[in-house]
Amino acid sequence: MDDPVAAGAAVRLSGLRKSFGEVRAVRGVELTVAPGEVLALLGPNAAGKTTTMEMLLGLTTPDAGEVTVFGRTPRRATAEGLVGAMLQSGGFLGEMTAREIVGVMAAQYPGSLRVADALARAGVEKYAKARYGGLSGGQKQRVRFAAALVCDPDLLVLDEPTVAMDVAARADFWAAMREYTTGGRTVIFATHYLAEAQEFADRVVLMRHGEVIADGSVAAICAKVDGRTIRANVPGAALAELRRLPGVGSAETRGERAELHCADSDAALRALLAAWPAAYDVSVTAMSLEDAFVVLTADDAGERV
Ligand SMILES: Nc1ncnc2c1ncn2[C@@H]1O[C@H](COP(=O)(O)OP(=O)(O)OP(=O)(O)O)[C@@H](O)[C@H]1O
Repeated sequence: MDDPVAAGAAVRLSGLRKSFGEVRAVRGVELTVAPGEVLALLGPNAAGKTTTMEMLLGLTTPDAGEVTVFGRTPRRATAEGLVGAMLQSGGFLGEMTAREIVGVMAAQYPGSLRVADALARAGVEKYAKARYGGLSGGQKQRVRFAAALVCDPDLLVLDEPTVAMDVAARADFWAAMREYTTGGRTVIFATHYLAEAQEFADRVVLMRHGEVIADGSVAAICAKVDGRTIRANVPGAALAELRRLPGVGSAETRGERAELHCADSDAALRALLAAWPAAYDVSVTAMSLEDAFVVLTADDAGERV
C-alpha cells in the first residue's frame, strides 16, 4: 500500500463485489475512510448498503475485492476490539437482560469500558435489569448501541441505528455519538433519515444499484445537482404539464402541492405563474440533501452524476 492515506486508513474497500444469485448487490465499490471521519452511507432500499457493511465487518465474504480495517482483515480488527457494530439483522437472547448482554460483550475484549458506563452512555440504565425480549423496538436499539460501544472501539459501524427510536431517544443517541466521536473515532452509519446525515456526517456516500454514485461533504453532494427547488400549491395543474415547464428537470405532486426541481428556477417560476396565476404558497430554495438524493437516485439519473 504505497498511498499514505490508504495505508493509514480506518477502512479501505477496493473493487468490492457481491452477488446473490442474479442480484448484483455490490458492484465494484471503492472507498477509503480516514480515521476520525463520520461517514453516512445513503441510498434507496436495495442499494447495497447493508451488504457493503457486512463485508466491511467480515460477516459476508466478497466475491471480489479487498477489505481492510485499520490495515487488518475485518475479522482480525473485530477480534482485537477495534470495531463495534449495530446491525439490522441478529438480536440477542430474549431471556437475557441488557446488563448481561453488555457484560458478555465486555468480557470478550480486555480494553472494554465498564459495563455500567456503556449502559449509561447508551441511556439504558433504567431498564438494564429487564428482559431484552420484553423491551420496545427503540429500547432494544439502545441496548444494541451499548453492546456496540462497550469494547470501546475505534470504529463504529451502524446500520440504521435510530430506526424505531422516538424523537427524544434519537436526540440522546446523537448526543452520545458526538461524545464518542470527539476523541477522533471513526463512524460509518447507514440511514434513511437524511436530516441525520446532514447534521452529523462529515462525509456522505450515496449508493444506488450497488455502486457509489456520489461521495463528498453534504455541500459537495448538494452542489452536484444544479439548480433550486420550487414548491407551490398549483390548483388545476397536471404533473405532466408541470414537468414540461421551461427550466424544470423533474417534478412531483401531492394533491395540488407541487415540487419542481429546476435547472433554471427563474424561467420555471415565470412560466408557472403565467400559466397558473392562482398558484400560492410559493417558495424557491437551494437544494437540500434530500432534494439532491431524490434527483441523484431517480432511475433516469445515471447520466447526471
Ligand atoms: N442474503 C441475501 N440473499 C439474497 N439476496 C440478498 C441478500 N442480502 C441482500 N440481498 C439483496 O441484495 C440487494 C442489496 O441489499 P442490501 O440489504 O445490501 O441493500 P440496502 O441498501 O441495505 O437496502 P435497505 O435500505 O432496504 O436496507 C437487494 O436486492 C437484496 O435483496
